[in-house]
Amino acid sequence: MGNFRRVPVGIIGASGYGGVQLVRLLMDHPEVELVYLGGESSAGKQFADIYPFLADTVNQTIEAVEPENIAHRCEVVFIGLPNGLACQIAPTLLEKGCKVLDLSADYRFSDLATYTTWYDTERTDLTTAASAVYGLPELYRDRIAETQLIGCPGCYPTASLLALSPLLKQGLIVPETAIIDAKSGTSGGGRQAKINMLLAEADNSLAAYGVARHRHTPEIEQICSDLAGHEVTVQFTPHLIPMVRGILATVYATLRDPGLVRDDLITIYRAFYRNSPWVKICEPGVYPQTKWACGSNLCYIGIEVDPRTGRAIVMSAIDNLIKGQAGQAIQCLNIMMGWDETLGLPKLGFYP
Ligand SMILES: NC(=O)C1=CN([C@@H]2O[C@H](COP(=O)(O)OP(=O)(O)OC[C@H]3O[C@@H](n4cnc5c(N)ncnc54)[C@H](OP(=O)(O)O)[C@@H]3O)[C@@H](O)[C@H]2O)C=CC1
Ligand SMILES: CC(=O)N[C@@H](CCC(=O)OP(=O)(O)O)C(=O)O
Repeated sequence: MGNFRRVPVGIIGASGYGGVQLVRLLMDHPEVELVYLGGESSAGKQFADIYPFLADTVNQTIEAVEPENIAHRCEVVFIGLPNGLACQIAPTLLEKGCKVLDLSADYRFSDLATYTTWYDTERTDLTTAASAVYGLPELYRDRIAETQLIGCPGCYPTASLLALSPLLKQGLIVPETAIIDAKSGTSGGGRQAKINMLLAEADNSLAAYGVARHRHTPEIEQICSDLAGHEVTVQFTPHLIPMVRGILATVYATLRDPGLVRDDLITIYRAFYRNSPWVKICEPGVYPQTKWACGSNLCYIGIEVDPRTGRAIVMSAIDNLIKGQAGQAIQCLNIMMGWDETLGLPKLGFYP
């Protein structure tokens, strides 16, 4: 027999929604072993005390976050903490040789001034931030394979950018006409108690929030600008919808060539994503539902053209906790390690 050795992996923020998704998925990943689970208020508790349904499979205590100790035990570390904390931990982990995948916004921005403005905070880890790669595999697979540090995309940017990228990359739309209307379930807000996420507040209701100022706007614009080759602004409006999981982003943009029809765009999208196993382009006239993606790492994209207005209308559905967060981070890990991009990731959703 060979010397098969699983890669030791740690998760900081294991008690959170991203953390528990990572635990669930990595438990079944054939190449890794979970050796460290970390947190703050949960430190000292058994993981199974927080998630009793996993008691048979996860027999670990959540530990305090001590970067040197974590680096000593882990080759790969996922960080699933509120914004502004990973940048205090990652530099030590990287210096000690770990690969780091951060789920927060700390390492998503190539221009740190944009981060400090929109997140209203200071940063000192400039060199570390400059080495990070934006973890959207469908666009940056080659760079992900080469890096030690991934800034995993936000959930809304994942859905929005997968819908917009082929149009921008091929110069098919006027970039500034792009409008993103997106809806998210409440798990997008994380596990901490928040009044607007109470069932009594969120149920039977649908409302926009962060209008004209949501912090995912500059993240989306950064990647759109990269694809278009010049500075791009977009209009992004998120909505909270009374369901737990899922994001539907509907993107509208004016086509440069009014002669393009739906089937042309479907052909273009299929070609663009031909090597992307986690993106599915729907058949003509089929529009994606969040339900299809829920529980899987897939992004479903539906495409339409309105000949009256000359706009492309692209709908993108993901599970915010899988393709929008933990699953995408594992997809990046697979690429960083040279493993198959689909390893350990769910292909089918929960429904029906
Ligand atoms: N939810 C989503 O859909 C998405 C979220 N993200 C991002 O991923 C990150 C994690 O999000 P999510 O899983 O929703 O968050 P949660 O609020 O569900 O969990 C946060 C985790 O952080 C831990 N934590 C908080 N403060 C500290 C601290 N000072 N030191 C150590 N641990 C701490 C908590 O641990 P403890 O219980 O021990 O306090 C908890 O495990 C965030 O940056 C979020 O913006 C990205 C994409 C999608
Ligand atoms: C419904 C809901 O509240 N969603 C979150 C998005 C979660 C996320 O992906 O945000 P990060 O950029 O911090 O990772 C929000 O709008 O803040």
